[in-house]
Amino acid sequence: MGRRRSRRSYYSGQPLFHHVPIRSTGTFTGRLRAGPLAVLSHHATIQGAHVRPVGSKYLLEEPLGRGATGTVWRGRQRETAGAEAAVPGEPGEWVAIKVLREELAHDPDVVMRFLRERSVLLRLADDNIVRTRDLVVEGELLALVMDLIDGPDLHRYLHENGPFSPVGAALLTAQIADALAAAHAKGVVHRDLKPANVLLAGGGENGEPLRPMLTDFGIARLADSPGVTRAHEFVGTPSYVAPESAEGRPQTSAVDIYGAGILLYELVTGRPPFSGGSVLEVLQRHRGEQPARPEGLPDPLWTVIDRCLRKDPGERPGAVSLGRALRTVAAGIGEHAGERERNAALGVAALLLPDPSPARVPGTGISPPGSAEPTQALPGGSGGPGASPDAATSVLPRAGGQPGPEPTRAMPAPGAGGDGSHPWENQLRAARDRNEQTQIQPMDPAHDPLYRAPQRQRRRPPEPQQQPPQHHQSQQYRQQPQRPPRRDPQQDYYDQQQYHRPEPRPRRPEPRPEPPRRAAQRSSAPMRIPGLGCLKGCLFVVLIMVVVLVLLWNFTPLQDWIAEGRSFWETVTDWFETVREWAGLAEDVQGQIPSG
Ligand SMILES: Nc1ncnc2c1ncn2[C@@H]1O[C@H](COP(=O)(O)OP(=O)(O)OP(=O)(O)O)[C@@H](O)[C@H]1O
Repeated sequence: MGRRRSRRSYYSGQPLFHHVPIRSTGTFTGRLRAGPLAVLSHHATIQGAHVRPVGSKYLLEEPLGRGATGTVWRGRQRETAGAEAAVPGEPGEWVAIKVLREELAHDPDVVMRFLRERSVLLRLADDNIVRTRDLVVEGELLALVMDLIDGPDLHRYLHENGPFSPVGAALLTAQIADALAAAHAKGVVHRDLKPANVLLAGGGENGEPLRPMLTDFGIARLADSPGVTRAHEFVGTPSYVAPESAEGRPQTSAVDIYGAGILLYELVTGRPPFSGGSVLEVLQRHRGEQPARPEGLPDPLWTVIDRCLRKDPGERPGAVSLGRALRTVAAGIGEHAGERERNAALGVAALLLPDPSPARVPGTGISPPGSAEPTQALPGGSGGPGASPDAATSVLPRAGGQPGPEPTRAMPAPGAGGDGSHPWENQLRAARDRNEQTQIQPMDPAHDPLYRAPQRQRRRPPEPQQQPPQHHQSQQYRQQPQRPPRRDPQQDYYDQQQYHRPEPRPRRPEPRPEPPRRAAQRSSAPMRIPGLGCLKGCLFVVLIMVVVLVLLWNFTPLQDWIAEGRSFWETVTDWFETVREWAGLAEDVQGQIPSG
């Protein structure tokens, strides 16, 4: 990772400028310096890259990174969003779009929760929270549209620049505590606080200090669905998991304070207190081991860390008092601190008051406390038994493997549809309908960054093509049999890097020849009778003739003529004579009328 020295960080004394790798699925792969200018110059460079619509309002342009719950893309606003979005946005505006993992998007429980919590997520506003602008449901795709933050995440920053100074760590964590306080006040618990979920804005050439922005709010909760995790599992990142979460005890906002304590510890030491070893060992250490005090750490800062890392959630401070305490510590441990500030910092324990009404995490904590060891670590994203417990969010078993109860499912609220459907199902349908238009114009699969045929599959001998069954129209929109299977976009990136040669674009799949339509079969016994067509015609003519005869017989003097025994010729001659007599009579009458 290249570095450029220009100015020292307010927090750590480390260089402020950093290079951010920009990955492109299209025409550009390179590095740009983070900052607003980088965004502008990148905009110019990627013109012509292939984009994919998300909903009717957004376009995905390139993947920024992939986590356990989904892939984050740099995207653009296509049109101004409607009233359902928190931020309508302007066409062309940059955004970050988190496309949730397929398993999440396919789980009806997650989808319902996604919609149910949209208003909470969209209203979650704070200077230190990445703003969620919109939530998109498009067919089988769920996505969160966020503000695009042009800095790196804290995990990467720490990796590149090393530990923070105690003052810097305290001030940065104080801002994270502010974000937590705002969320907890609205009843939202993050549950997956870690440096990778803290993005750093600011820190550019204009001297603006680094501003930590907490992201991924509500995602852990979404992932914690019975369809995705089993009842005895939970979602989290092992190195940051609070003991009560590891044990399956009830969870409250105090789990985020534990996460903040681990994060603060990592900022000053460069690594979390319980790391290394297997996932299960790490969980065990959270449950029973006291963290070692880092060497040289000022007493007040250690007091704060120690209180945040208490095993008993009730002994941890609330987010509001944590923020206040950390600012007091930062003011009292700096080189230029006065007597008053130093004394205030030394008395910081008195400021660390527990939250009188911690926000609860619904559907958690049913396993008996102190139950036995976790039995098995299940792979979830990156959290398999052999996975590093340090960074990645995992789906992990609860201690003792005790099955918890089914997490609370959305109950039909009064006002549910008269058809018995769940009210959220109606919302879901409406949301899908809103976005259906983008499905009517599916993107060319060869240009679609989300859907690309894996290389290996191209070499396979062609399989006999099966005629897809005829589906209802709405199903056809969702099922796109010609679309190749999805490919990991990050894998694409690494492939491109490895071979350094432009891959030939995947060929546009040949349109399958439409099979000739079969004639509709009306008979259940399709037997062919030779000459049946001609016979039908004859029968029809005979029928017409019978009808004509019946009409002649009933509505003409035919019957009379036959009764009188007169021939057809005599009758016609008679008519002719009668007409002639009438004509002669008329002439006579005209001649007797005097002229003038
Ligand atoms: N709003 C955003 N603006 C800019 N970049 C973002 C934004 N949100 C996420 N990113 C980038 O995308 C990457 C992936 O984000 P994601 O939240 O999926 O990863 P993660 O936190 O490592 O994963 P997980 O929490 O699911 O384990 C992050 O490392 C971050 O750099």
